Amino acid sequence: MEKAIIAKNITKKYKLYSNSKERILDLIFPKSYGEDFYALADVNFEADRGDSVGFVGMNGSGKSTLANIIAGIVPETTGSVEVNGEVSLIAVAAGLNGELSGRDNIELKLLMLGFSQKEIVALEPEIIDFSELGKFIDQPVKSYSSGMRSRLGFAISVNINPDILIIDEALSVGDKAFAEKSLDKMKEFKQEGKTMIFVSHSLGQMKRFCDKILWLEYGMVRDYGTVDEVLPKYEEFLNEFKKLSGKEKEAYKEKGVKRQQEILKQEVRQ
Ligand SMILES: Nc1ncnc2c1ncn2[C@@H]1O[C@H](COP(=O)(O)OP(=O)(O)OP(=O)(O)O)[C@@H](O)[C@H]1O
Repeated sequence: MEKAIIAKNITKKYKLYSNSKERILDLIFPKSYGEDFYALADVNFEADRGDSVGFVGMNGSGKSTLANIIAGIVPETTGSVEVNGEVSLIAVAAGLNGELSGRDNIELKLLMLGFSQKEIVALEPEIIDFSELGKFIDQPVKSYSSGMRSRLGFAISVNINPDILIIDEALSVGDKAFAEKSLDKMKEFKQEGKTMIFVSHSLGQMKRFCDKILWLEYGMVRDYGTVDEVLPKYEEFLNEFKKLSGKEKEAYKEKGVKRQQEILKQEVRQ
């Protein structure tokens, strides 16, 4: 089976600064200022061409970070990502310029992707039609609601016909009718054998749409397998986690962070 995505030993480190002075000192001096924070620790992930993979995990587990690294929007700190094909990421906040109108955003995005003027003229009405933005298409994007932004992002991304489509929570904002239309479009993509990654807290949508699930926890892979294997385990975990007291939740997190540090130490040793 041809691989669409091969992510090897991905680690993403962020620096957390307690104030802006620390941030500046860290830029100027060789000594390190601020606290290291690992959003991802030694993540390995592969998707075959035609897979629909759902990323699940609690808030802050690293789903969007991994999605952004695969899309080439955020650089990994260490590790490597190989992507075979054109990737398009749809996220509520991704890639739109708030000062420009919806129409200008469409044109800019298409130009950046290397479409010719002729292709742009042909594609633009389809994108505008799909977005259902009507006359708002000529208003600046900064005046749009998050649902409207998501609709524009979705309309552009699905109509440029990418090989790999990454959808990060973009269907959780906005109305149900648009989400249904978008899910239908994604099904078409799936039938065409395209690869898709779907980041969502909606397990219902995951069940309907994905074949595989990657479960992230504290920036590490907790499980990866078919929907039938992994989703019930994740649902059970969520139910059990909800029942924990605040203290127990804290202790669970501490254990997770400790495990993460051990993994990172091993990675350094190798
Ligand atoms: N630019 C950044 N600087 C510092 N920390 C960041 C940055 N971006 C993300 N993080 C941190 O990395 C961790 C992983 O974030 P990410 O958005 O990938 O999680 P997520 O699983 O998508 O969460 P959610 O379900 O809440 O959207 C979080 O703790 C987040 O605060």
